[in-house]
Amino acid sequence: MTERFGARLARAVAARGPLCAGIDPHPGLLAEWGLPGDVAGLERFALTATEALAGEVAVVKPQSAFFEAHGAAGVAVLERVVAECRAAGALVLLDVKRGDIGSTMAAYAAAYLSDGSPLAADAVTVSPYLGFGALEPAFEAAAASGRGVFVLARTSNPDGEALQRADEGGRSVAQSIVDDAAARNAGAEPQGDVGVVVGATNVPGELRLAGLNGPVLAPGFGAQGATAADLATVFGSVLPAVLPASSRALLRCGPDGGAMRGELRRVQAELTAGTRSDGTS
Ligand SMILES: O=c1ccn([C@@H]2O[C@H](COP(=O)(O)O)[C@@H](O)[C@H]2O)c(=O)[nH]1
Repeated sequence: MTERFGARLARAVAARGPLCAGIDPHPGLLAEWGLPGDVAGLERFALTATEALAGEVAVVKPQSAFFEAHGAAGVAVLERVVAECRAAGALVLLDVKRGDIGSTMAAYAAAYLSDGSPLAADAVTVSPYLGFGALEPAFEAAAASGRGVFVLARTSNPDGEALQRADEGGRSVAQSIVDDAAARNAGAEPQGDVGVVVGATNVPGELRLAGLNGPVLAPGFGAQGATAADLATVFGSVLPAVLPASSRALLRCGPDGGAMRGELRRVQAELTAGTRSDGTS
């Protein structure tokens, strides 16, 4: 029987720590690395970052948009990044933020969450704007194949605030997403397969995450300003379930692989120290 994503993730984090390293081939970063802004530059950038980071972290998060921007050739590079990250022992969380009516969602699930698909990852990000229930095909495909789904709840960007904090029957929209995810994860051991995305830049205590029984992807750590200390403040007792995600802050240390790895190890040590001093693990 296929091992569930929640269990695979817990094991990976226990072995390699919680940091999720992002691979975001921004055109500006390619230029900083002295690379051309074409698909050859994309490939060099993405594979160099993969080689430096994927053997060290539990989770790598390629940002699909930067690959898609190069068309079919860029998507081919993404396929290679996914395969090489997995070969290096990292789980791949593909940041695609898909969301659509259920029948179309089934096609996205076939693309990203089904064995044999060239773009199949260990988990993907999804958007619940068409309704949490519309994501059902993704949840089903993920559960059937040992994969995971991370649902946007309270994003790291200030633009999300008005929508995500809007009232939804006495709780915020973001809280309703967390509660729906928690219902799907109920009873799973050691945790469920449905994670949520909650920015590390957010207000402490805004969301009740204690009953989630699933992972929390926390972008906003690093380049967007949130620190290891902020993670402890924002997430409190839920910190052990949090995957802090950092892309540009690591990638800016390139193109030297040793420098990227050095920064990654520094951040991992900081996260470990923060978790211990908080008394949560
Ligand atoms: O709320 C969200 C959801 C996703 N992201 C993505 O995470 C990375 C952050 O990159 P940094 O360079 O570490 O800022 C990027 O791929 C975003 O699309 C997010 O930032 N916030």
